[in-house]
Formats: sequence, C-alpha cells, structure tokens
Amino acid sequence: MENGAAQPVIVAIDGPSGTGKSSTSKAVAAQLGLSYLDTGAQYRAITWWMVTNGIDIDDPTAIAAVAGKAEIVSGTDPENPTITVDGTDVAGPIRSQEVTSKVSAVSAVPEVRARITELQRSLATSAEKGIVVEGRDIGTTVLPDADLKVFLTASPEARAARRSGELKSTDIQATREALIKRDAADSSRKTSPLAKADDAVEVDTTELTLAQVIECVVTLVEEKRAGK
Ligand SMILES: Nc1ncnc2c1ncn2[C@@H]1O[C@H](COP(=O)(O)OP(=O)(O)OP(=O)(O)O)[C@@H](O)[C@H]1O
Ligand SMILES: Nc1ccn([C@H]2C[C@H](O)[C@@H](COP(=O)(O)O)O2)c(=O)n1
Repeated sequence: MENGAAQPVIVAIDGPSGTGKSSTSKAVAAQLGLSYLDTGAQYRAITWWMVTNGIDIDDPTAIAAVAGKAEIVSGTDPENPTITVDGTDVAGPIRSQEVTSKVSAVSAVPEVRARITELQRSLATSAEKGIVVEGRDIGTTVLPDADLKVFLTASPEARAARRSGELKSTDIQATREALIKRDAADSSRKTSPLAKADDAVEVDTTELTLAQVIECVVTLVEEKRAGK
C-alpha cells in the first residue's frame, strides 16, 4: 500500500455469553486504533423495539413482518460505543432483564438476522482502519473472510461469577442457569447459530485475567498483520 499505510484489518470475535467478548473487543480495538461493533447490542435493540411496540415475541411470523421497521444505528468508537433506535438512545434499556430474556427468540427469526447482518457488513466494509466485530456468528456467517477469527470460551462457573459480579447479584446458580439456557437457544437455532468457525483460534479464558486475554488477541492481530 502507498505511504506504508496499513491495510484495514477485520477481526471477528465470537463465543457464548459472558466469555469476555465485549470487554476484550473494545480494548483490542482501542489499543490498535480500530472501530468496534457489538452485534449483540443490535439484536437487543431490535428486541427492545419489538417489546416497546407490543409485538408478540412468541410469534415468529409477526416478528418477521416488522423486522425492517426499526432504524438501528451503531456508533463504532470503542471508547464510546453507542446504539440508537429511531433516534432514541437505548444503551440502557437494551440491558434490561426483559430484553435479555427475549433476545434469543427475536434473533432466531431469519428476517431479523438478514436485516441485522446487512447492517453489520456495511459497517465492517466502511471502517477505514479496520474493525473488531463481536457476536455469535461473525466468523461463520457475517464476515467469513475476516483476517482473524477468535472464539472465546470459559467455564459456565467462571462466566456466572463474572456476570453476578457485574449485576451485583449473589445468586450465581440462577445466573449460571440463565446463561446456559441462552447459549442453548443461540446454539440450536436453525439460522446462523452460535458456532466456532473452522479457522477460528479458540481461547479458553477461564483461568486468564481480562488483561491477559486482551494481550493474547492483540498479539494474534499483530501476527496476522505481520503475515506470520
Ligand atoms: N478474563 C476475565 N476475567 C475476569 N472477568 C472478566 C474476564 N473477561 C471478562 N470479564 C468480566 O466479565 C463480565 C462479562 O464480560 P463481557 O460483557 O465482556 O462478556 P461477553 O462475552 O461480551 O458477554 P455477553 O455475550 O453476554 O454480552 C464483565 O464484567 C467483564 O469485565
Ligand atoms: N452475532 C450475534 C450476536 C448476538 N446474538 C443474539 C444472541 C444473544 O443471546 C443476544 C444478545 O447478545 P449479547 O449482548 O449477550 O452479546 O443476541 C446473535 O444471535 N448473533
């Protein structure tokens, strides 16, 4: 490339809930000067819209019929990621218990996935310096030609402890069960399930600190860029 400018790099980070995808992806993107996209936030945003507009979440046909109605806009600065629906900031409401319990059903509807996948690809191709995109199907479906694919894992116990700390909840057992239930739904849906791409690097974060995971992924990106 002219003037020695680096080629944009596309990094896909997938894995089950609570494995550290968001924390890791944000930090890696910030450290390397890349954009950042939280695709779970987009599925949460469309779920919030469905709930707010009284759509029956148990009716996939009703969800499919309105899948294109909400205007979802994601800000991709890793220092300040934003998400709006029809111009309203929904960063807080999309983390509610109600949205969390309904997002797997909404994101299983093929028309919803087609709509959100289109948004994701458009953001990835327009990121000048490159982007870190995190989710469940980025390496397998959304960006199958990503330069680097990482699949994060961690034991259910470690993930539940992390989430309980975050939610200030003492009921680790209930948190563990909710995580397992959501992962099972996300892994078993027909369209684009949660899965590791064949060419993804798997990183088990159970015994690693967040700083160690970040360092590991930054090193993997730098190795890719150096053509190793
Ligand atoms: N390696 C780690 N060690 C300890 N805590 C961690 C580690 N990685 C992430 N965490 C913490 O675990 C919690 C969940 O992390 P994060 O939100 O990044 O996971 P996630 O995979 O994006 O989850 P989800 O898919 O549910 O959004 C956060 O509070 C984060 O700070
Ligand atoms: N690429 C993606 C990202 C997310 N989802 C769905 C499934 C998750 O349970 C939900 C919320 O994601 P989170 O905020 O917990 O990362 O969104 C998906 O189907 N595909």
